[in-house]
This record gives sequence, structure tokens and C-alpha cells, in this order.
Amino acid sequence: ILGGREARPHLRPHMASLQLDGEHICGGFLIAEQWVLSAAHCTEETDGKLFQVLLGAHSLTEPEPHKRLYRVRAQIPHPGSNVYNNEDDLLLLQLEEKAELNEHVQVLPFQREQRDVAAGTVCEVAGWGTVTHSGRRPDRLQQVERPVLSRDECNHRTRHDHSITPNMMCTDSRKRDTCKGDSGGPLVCNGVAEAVVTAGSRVCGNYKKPGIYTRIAPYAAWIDRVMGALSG
Ligand SMILES: CC(C)CC(=O)Nc1cccc(-c2cccc(CN)c2)c1
Repeated sequence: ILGGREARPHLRPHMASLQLDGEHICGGFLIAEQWVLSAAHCTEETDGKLFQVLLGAHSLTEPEPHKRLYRVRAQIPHPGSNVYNNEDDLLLLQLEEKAELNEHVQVLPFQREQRDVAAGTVCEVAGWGTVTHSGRRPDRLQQVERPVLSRDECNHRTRHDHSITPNMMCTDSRKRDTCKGDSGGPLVCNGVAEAVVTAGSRVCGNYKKPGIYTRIAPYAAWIDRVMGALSG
């Protein structure tokens, strides 16, 4: 997160850190006791290895009550996700067992209504992604508030040039923005997860390249189908 600040500890008990060999790779969030939603492009450099999911954390390194690393039983990228564009950039992770819910580990409801969030709505995004252009990684969860940018504005030739589909949404990226390692985290508007951070043009804090997110509502049926098929 560029231009943000340290989050209030444990105010986002839904936040997950997707890790490989103890290294934070991407964000994610708990959508059910045994399921985390993240971004498919986070698996681009994992060479087929399964993530581990850290729940209940504020600091990535300090011991904290209710902080626990979960193994993953299955990782299901959306069938439409690919390395060439940001379409269908969602990843479902089934934990080896149901997460133990408490004040630091909670499920976050996601938007199921197919209505766009109004441009100008101030939403918030959190993550352990890089906090400087030089790529410094924070130990503690960061957060930033961002106004939603209309799809037409975001699709302007000088911005994302008509690559933003109805299944995506944008936020202003002037100075304050998401960055490497924030992918997979939720964009929360009025307490509801509306979308998931995607890398987009993989630049950060450049107002010409607004932050891009995968809207969740268009994928509610896919999410329910996968969770239902793999339950038990
Ligand atoms: C395997 C993955 C971690 C590779 C990857 O995602 N790289 C990467 C590099 C630079 C910026 C970003 C990035 C992420 C989230 C939002 C944004 C832009 N706001 C950029 C992402």
C-alpha cells in the first residue's frame, strides 16, 4: 500500500496473508470458515506450490494471540484467468480445516448485487504489499482510503484504454494506491467486500494508471458452486 498508514490492529479480522516458505506473496480474505478469496495472478510465480494462509495477524513476524498459519487443501483459479490480461483474476483457496473464528478471525460478506459502486464512493483497501516505490515491505498491515473512479474515466485512452470490463472497477491512484503484494485483498465499501485487488498495469501510485479490482458480484455463482462442490 503506497501513501497509506498502519491499520488499527485486528480491525480487519477477515484479512489473510498468502505465504510461500514464510514469505508474504499476496493478500486475501476469509469468505467462509474454510475458504479464502484472492487473485489468480498470485500463483504466477509459485511454480505449482500451494500457499499457506496466515489468519488473525497484524504483524507478519511478531507472535500475536489468534495468529495462525493454515495449510491449503485446494487452490482453484477462475477458469477464465490467464497471464495476458486481468480478466477473471480470482483464486479460491480451501483451507485444510475450518478456520477457528474469534475476534481476530472473521468472515467478511461479499457483494452479491450486480450494481456498480457509485463513482466517488470512498472505499478502503488494506494489505502487506510494498509501501515505497523502491519496494519496501511492511511488517504490519497497512490501509488506505480510495475514491471509486467511474469505468468510463478509467477506460480513457490515456488511462487503462478500454481494458476495464464490466466485471472490473477502479479507484483513483494519485499517490495513494495498492502495490505489489496487495493483490488478492478486498476493496471494502460500506463494510462489504465489493472487489478484489488485481495487479493491472503493475505500476503503483501513478494517477494515469488507476488501481484495478475484480468485482465480486459477477462471480457469486461461481464462488458458491466451487464452495458447494468441495464442501465436506
Ligand atoms: C506473483 C505476483 C505477486 C506478481 C505481481 O503481482 N507483481 C506486481 C508487480 C508490481 C506491482 C504489482 C501490483 C499489485 C497490485 C496493484 C498494483 C497497482 N495498483 C500493482 C504487482
